[in-house]
Amino acid sequence: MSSPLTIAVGADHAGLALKATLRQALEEAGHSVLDMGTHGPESVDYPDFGAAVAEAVQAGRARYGVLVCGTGIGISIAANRLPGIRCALAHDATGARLSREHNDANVIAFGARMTGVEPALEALRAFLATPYAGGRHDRRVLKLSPDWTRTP
Ligand SMILES: O=C(CO)[C@H](O)[C@H](O)[C@H](O)COP(=O)(O)O
Repeated sequence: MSSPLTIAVGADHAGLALKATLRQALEEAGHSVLDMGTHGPESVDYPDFGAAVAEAVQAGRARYGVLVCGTGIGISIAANRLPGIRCALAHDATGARLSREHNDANVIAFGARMTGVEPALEALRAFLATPYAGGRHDRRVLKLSPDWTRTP
């Protein structure tokens, strides 16, 4: 995938199985994984896990975050509440690659009820292999900061 990194992973009950698969792939590729849960099939609340992974990335304990819920929507919304977090909901490798190249995404989210295992694995590999392109994207990414205010 890329040079060894620390990557935080998290999921709700709907994302538990896909999280395990993604975690295994990360470890097999030589990365260190911080697993923020959930760890069992009981119904839990996705915002708790989106926040935990986002906090790990925000604090620099992890370079990237990987999140999974049923759709990927709720858990990505939760992660994006934290300043400095740019969480991309990805369905395929193209979106994942562009989220790094154009948006400098630092967290990727998947919907386990929406995206198959192979597309998710391909997307995760693309995400980790792609550098941020900078250039014209810098001013746009700056405008994603909570400090930025639009001047009409
Ligand atoms: O997709 C999700 C949030 O966007 C969650 O993973 C949940 O699956 C969704 O909210 C449905 O929850 P349920 O209790 O499993 O029906």
